[in-house]
Amino acid sequence: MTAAPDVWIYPERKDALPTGLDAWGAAASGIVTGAGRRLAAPLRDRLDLRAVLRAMARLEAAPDAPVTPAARARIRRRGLDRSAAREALALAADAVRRELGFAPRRVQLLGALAMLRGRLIEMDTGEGKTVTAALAAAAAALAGIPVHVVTVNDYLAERDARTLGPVYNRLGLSVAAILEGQEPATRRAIYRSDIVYGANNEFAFDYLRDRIGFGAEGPQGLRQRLRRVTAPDMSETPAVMRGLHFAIVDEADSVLVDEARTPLIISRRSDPEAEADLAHRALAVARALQRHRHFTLIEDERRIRLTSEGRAEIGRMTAGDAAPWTSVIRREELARQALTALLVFHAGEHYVVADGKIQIVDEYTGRLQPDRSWSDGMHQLVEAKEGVEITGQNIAVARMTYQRFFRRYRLLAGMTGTAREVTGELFDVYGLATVRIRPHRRSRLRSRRTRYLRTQKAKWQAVVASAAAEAAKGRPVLIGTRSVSASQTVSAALDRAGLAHRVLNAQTEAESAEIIAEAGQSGRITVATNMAGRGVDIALGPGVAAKGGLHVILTERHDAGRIDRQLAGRAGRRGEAGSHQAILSLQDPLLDVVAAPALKVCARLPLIGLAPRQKLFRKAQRRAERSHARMRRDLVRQDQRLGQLLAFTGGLE
Ligand SMILES: Nc1ncnc2c1ncn2[C@@H]1O[C@H](COP(=O)(O)OP(=O)(O)OP(=O)(O)O)[C@@H](O)[C@H]1O
Repeated sequence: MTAAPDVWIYPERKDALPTGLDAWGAAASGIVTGAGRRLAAPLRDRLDLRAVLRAMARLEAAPDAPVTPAARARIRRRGLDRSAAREALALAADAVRRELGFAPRRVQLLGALAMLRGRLIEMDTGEGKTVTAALAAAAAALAGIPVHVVTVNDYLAERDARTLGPVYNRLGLSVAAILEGQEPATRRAIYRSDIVYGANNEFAFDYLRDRIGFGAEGPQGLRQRLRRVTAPDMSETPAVMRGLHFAIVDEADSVLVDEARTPLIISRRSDPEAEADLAHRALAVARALQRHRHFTLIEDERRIRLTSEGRAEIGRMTAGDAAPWTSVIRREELARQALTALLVFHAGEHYVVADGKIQIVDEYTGRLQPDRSWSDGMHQLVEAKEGVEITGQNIAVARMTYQRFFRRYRLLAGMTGTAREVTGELFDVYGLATVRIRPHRRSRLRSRRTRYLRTQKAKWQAVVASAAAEAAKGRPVLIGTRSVSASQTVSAALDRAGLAHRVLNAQTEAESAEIIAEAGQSGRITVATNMAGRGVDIALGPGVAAKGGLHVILTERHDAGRIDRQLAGRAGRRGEAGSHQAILSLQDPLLDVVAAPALKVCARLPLIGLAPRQKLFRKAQRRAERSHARMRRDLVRQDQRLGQLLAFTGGLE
């Protein structure tokens, strides 16, 4: 167990840092050279690599080299200074060799060295990133730094923690996975492990919930400090985590870029009874006010302005009321809102009353929007005005972006097979420089020419025919789809053709481990949504490699080309044989984002060449990517503004 973790809770001052991180934090800032520039493994890493290989050879010569307490104490004392890091990495590599039966490759050691310096490594799919992460995690944990290995889903977190458990245990390190549905007490125990695997949202939401638990005074407030003295075992603290120290983010482009488009929000449902009381009272106050004397209505701006006489009248009417009426700002706002509900929102125009509910009418399309509601209590006021049942409202209790969350780690590192397009953004937003690690062997993954069909129907037929042909050769086939409904369409088409297959989508998630374990068998057809994308390692059955390995069929292009490459990368792993092909149609939804006329021209010309079609898809992807990047930039900006606005309240740091 790590020493004195209690003083590390959300360290906000430098002196609360473990020494290892200090040393490496400084080293990390030294290597950042420019936005989006990729670095080759620097000389320093290569020198370190040689030293690690020498140390590994020495350890290998010993028949059973246990990690001596003296070695552990030495590394721990020195943190991760250069020589301690080499020693720790050699010990980790030796444990991998002894427990998993293969020695880590040079490229994996180089990757681990780069990550210990806080960089993002780009390593091709199937090159063995899971082990690379484990090497870096073990080395840091040996130095006493708590490590979070961030994955994209629970399946991968659980799988990696389990397969690497023996390696960590050999080094005297504890490991556990944080999974959806675990109770706070279990979570707190898990976070005390030296290395914790978990999906990005689990870490981020635990952090957010912890912050709510700390209250307005924050983790460094007097009460929290006293707690740490009186209850050093942390069982009394509201926090389940013990700080954000070192994060290794697997599939970093997905976690740090794609998922970072939506903010994390914890909300609670307000009490409908209290809402009803407030709304009725506000309407009563509003109804007692006289137009022109107490307020005016600015018609074209759809806004109410209170006169000074009106303000005084509201104060007089609510003199005996409890909060929120005691606050001048709140009571005048409530009166203004109630007047707006009465005079500006009209039934049949802005909303209709149907099934005992208020349903908003979309201003632009005129369609009913049954799932939407107005915010800030306005919906409840209209409900009270129409005399229908008053609902509670969703109130955001805490909000944060992934960008803000991951920047809080003292040291951040990442890995992915597909960083090319987003290196600039990763550097600008997270300060992560990308290092490209070359594959250890030339890839034998073959890419077949993309097929473009005119209709969706023709596409599904072609997909089924292609899958049948490959499966007949004894090769396993993976058919990737973008949505659950598309996976069902393919499944139905395969059924009609009499082809046995398995489907992996959100509905069959529970069986994912079993489906993936069988997906590499000869002649097996598996239809999968993105769940069989990133990180999933399909092991080939006996004799399959000789028949050409796994064949992947992509049935639609994703918004980002990176995601397509991830799916294709399920084949040809570890230098094995494999192939992939995209079979697309000119009716694919992605093309909706490009100019319709160009599309129509293409659709009308059956003999049009390949190039324009390729261009069309590429253009659509670029547009989608640009729009997503814009959304992320806006989110960061908004978050920064909110942060500045609330800085003085201590509500956000
Ligand atoms: N040094 C090694 N020697 C032999 N096999 C290895 C080595 N390192 C990893 N492997 C094996 O290679 C396979 C692929 O590894 P892994 O799933 O980590 O790839 P990956 O790089 O994470 O791929 P992806 O980008 O798709 O997530 C695994 O079966 C793993 O056991």
